Amino acid sequence: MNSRKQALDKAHTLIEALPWLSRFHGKTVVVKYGGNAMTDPALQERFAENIVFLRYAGLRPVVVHGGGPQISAHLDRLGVESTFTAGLRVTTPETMDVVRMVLAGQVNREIVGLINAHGPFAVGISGEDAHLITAERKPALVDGVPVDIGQVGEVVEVQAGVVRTLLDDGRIPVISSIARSTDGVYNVNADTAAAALAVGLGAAKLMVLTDVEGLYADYPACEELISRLTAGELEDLLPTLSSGMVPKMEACLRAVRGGVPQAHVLDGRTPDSMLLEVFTNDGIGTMVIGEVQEPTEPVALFEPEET
Ligand SMILES: Nc1ncnc2c1ncn2[C@@H]1O[C@H](COP(=O)(O)OP(=O)(O)O)[C@@H](O)[C@H]1O
Ligand SMILES: CC(=O)N[C@@H](CCC(=O)OP(=O)(O)O)C(=O)O
Repeated sequence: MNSRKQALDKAHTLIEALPWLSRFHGKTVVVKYGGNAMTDPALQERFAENIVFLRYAGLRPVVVHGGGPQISAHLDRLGVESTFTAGLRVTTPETMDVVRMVLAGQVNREIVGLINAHGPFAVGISGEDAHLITAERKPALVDGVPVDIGQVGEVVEVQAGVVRTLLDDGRIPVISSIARSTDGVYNVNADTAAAALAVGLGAAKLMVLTDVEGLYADYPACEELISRLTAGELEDLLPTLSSGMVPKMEACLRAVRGGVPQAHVLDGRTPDSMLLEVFTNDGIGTMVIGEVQEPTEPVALFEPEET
């Protein structure tokens, strides 16, 4: 490709972003960054660059992170086996200590450090802080029967004031998926925590990063990606989905039903997947929308003058 054509292509990409910049300027977007999308150091740095780009572009990004593989690796080093029931970690008081230590003490610090390599933006907090996330004990459902899995919580309340204050101050909140309650702390699935925060913040978008392109209609063949579906269609599909995607798609449904206009599952292995989603016309991954369809094209910036 000659250099003039390359330059024109770059300019085209930039100008294509203009209406999207206008649409999302000043809007809060919640990004869930998870364990399996978080393993490659080069991609981690790129993730941080994308988040900082969103911030400089005038959006208000909020990062909610998990770290399931990192928790399991630490438990393994301690000689403790990880057990999951219906996709949720069985969390004894000893396991809870490790969850808290790894999420708030290790993973949160790493993400904050990567973002802050670009400026004084990221502030790490835990869902326990300032009553941000309150949870209630949640048994897992196995064939419809509730099974106790310890200190695992379902989010029942979000007090987003502390996050709003940080955003108003130009910061990028980075939040660990841990919740408080009157009777202790709870381990909350990070997809669920991100959805609850997106609703609590009145976010314009939830983006859930994972290690696949999005939701496949034909999993495990993975040839048919669903690029767009409504909350109603997703509700019908949910009982047929296999684990892994279930908490992610439940989170998207919860967000959209709670008033977030768009929820996306994106491939965290694709560099710049967030930028491609927010700033290009084609988007990427799987998008869940409410029943009342959002316009797919951005609104015109200026009405053409009448001649
Ligand atoms: N219908 C589906 N479409 C895409 N992935 C699916 C589907 N059903 C199950 N999966 C699995 O879900 C996994 C993502 O879930 P998980 O590993 O828990 O993600 P993360 O660690 O990013 O939170 C994918 O790697 C894939 O193996
Ligand atoms: C209750 C429960 O299962 N909590 C998760 C919290 C971390 C998480 O969700 O991390 P990923 O997003 O990386 O999977 C866990 O302990 O693994």
